[in-house]
Amino acid sequence: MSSSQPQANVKQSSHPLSTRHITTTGGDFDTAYPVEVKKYLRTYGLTPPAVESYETQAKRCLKLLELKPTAIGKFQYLTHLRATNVHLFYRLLSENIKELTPLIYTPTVGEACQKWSEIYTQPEGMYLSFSDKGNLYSILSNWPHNVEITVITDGSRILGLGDLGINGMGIPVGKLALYTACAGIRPDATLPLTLDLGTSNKALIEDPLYMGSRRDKVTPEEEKEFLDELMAALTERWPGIVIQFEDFKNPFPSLERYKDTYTCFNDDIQGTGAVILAGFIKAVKLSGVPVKDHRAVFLGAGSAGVGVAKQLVEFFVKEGLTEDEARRKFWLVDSRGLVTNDRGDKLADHKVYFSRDDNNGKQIQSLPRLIDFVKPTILMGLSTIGGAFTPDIIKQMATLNDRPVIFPLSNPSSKSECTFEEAVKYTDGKALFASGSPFPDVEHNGVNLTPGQGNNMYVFPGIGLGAILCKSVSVTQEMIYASAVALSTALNEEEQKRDWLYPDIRRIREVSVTVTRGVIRAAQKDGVDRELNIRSLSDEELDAYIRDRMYDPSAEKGKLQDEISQLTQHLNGNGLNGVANGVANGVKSAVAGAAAHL
Ligand SMILES: NC(=O)C1=CN([C@@H]2O[C@H](COP(=O)(O)OP(=O)(O)OC[C@H]3O[C@@H](n4cnc5c(N)ncnc54)[C@H](O)[C@@H]3O)[C@@H](O)[C@H]2O)C=CC1
Ligand SMILES: CC(=O)C(=O)O
Ligand SMILES: [Mg+2]
Repeated sequence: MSSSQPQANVKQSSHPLSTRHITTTGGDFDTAYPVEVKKYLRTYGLTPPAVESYETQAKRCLKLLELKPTAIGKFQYLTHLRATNVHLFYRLLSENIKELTPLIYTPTVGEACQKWSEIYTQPEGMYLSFSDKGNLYSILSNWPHNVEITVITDGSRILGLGDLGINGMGIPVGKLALYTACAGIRPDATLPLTLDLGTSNKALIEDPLYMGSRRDKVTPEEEKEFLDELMAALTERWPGIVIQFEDFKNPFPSLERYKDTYTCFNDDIQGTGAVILAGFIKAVKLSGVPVKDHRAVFLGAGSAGVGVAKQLVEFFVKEGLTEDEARRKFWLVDSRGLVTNDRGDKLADHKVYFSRDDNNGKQIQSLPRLIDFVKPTILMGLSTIGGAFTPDIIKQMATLNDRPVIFPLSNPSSKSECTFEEAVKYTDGKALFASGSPFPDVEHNGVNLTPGQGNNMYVFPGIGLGAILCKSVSVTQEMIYASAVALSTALNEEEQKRDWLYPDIRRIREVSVTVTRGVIRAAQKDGVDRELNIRSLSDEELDAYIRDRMYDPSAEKGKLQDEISQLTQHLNGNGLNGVANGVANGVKSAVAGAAAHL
């Protein structure tokens, strides 16, 4: 975690690319700066004369947002705000997280990725092409900041929208914005990274506006060689960097290959597994069904489906079941039906663990028939098929269970297997519900019901911050599991009273502190931490340590103003004698550095 000082090992002022042009750092023209700051930054006269409060600025921003008639228009406005005033953007986002997250993340980011080639205006991260192989380290050197965390995608499975090639850049940008808003990782310490390794999306290749390589997807072997070079280059360029893999079509091989060697994790497999485990722990309690009697049908057996199921197996085992008993609680369905040993096709490696051998030769393709056969207590959707949980299927779950666990987790909203309204309506308000994308509250029998949002955004910020702060050499399975347990303990009294599965998203910064602490403690237990000074801290002290290191956008301008005031006092004080001159120069360079961060 960086301090608020400019990074020492990156010469920002001499870098040919002005930091102002990178959207993690823009902000010299802030209308909140007092006259002395504007003069110092030489922006005096370039902005309107008023010196505005944050409240006035926020009012204008929210009004401008309201004036944009479409979600994509709002997304574009927020992108512009981040590019031109990064601290204002993050303060606005942090203080309006519930309202603004859907505009910079799911569902709107899905539409933004689909339209990326049309709406592109400025750099927001790095693009590395297959033809850059052999030169990745030197290209990474073009990024002018000291990076602590990167989110990487190759765009090959963006949400439930398929292969969007480099148009997937919206995802690393959006996820990293949440790292900053939810866990206080400094914006300039984040690097959105998109790999241009070709695309299977023919329409994109033919689109004249598409900005990626117009070639077929590279082979898995070529991808492996590219990633080998990239992982080494990233870690050499920024030792200690945390690397998050996101929205790769088949991410299992690279997770297996790099998880013990680099500080990395896969959000779709592991982050999703953790967030769903946290909600599941609560749901199991609320269902009234003993842990050992649960049975789960999963529609979708991809990275997220298998990642979630594996995490839940670990939970069942910790609850006293054998691994085999736990594994047999899962019936996974893919596009060809129930995953079985004798289905006749070659199963992908990641499905084999859950493949059934007790189907007596029957291959079940229809979800209602499988539900009849299994009588599940839990129905999970990670299939990318919007509306797959039909009213009849939801009613079937309600007939089988007093409180059915129904989690339609596919993103964006259009791909959700059902809506909250449908789940409430067809279970008479009894469903224990969480969805990947947000849904509005529903009124049922005079009671206001709030849906849970089972989205990995509840855990990945804390996993990343935890790994950064304890300088973890890898991200262990225990760290992932700990993030889930920590999240499940983070609900306050009111949230528990209302039977919520997840904490109110408006408390996400506080929740992220708890998750971060859990992750650090697990790293310490596993002995993968290198920040030994924090080992002896009590939980309260560790929480305070974490909070202290979280970027607070509302404090940034104050810090700059203080430094400029000090400088002004020195300049206006006793004359520029040798000592004062030296101090002033020191402050001035700090200010110049800080200004470059704005
Ligand atoms: N809520 C959250 O935090 C997260 C949600 N997701 C969402 O989960 C979905 C799946 O993601 P991944 O597993 O990574 O994708 P994937 O492409 O690896 O897996 C999709 C799975 O759905 C199956 N499927 C496709 N059509 C089907 C059909 N008609 N019937 C039954 N199964 C079908 C496929 O065979 C495959 O097993 C996406 O929509 C993604 O946005 C992913 C990660 C996190
Ligand atoms: C939330 C997320 O990571 C996904 O839908 O892929
Ligand atoms: Mg994802």
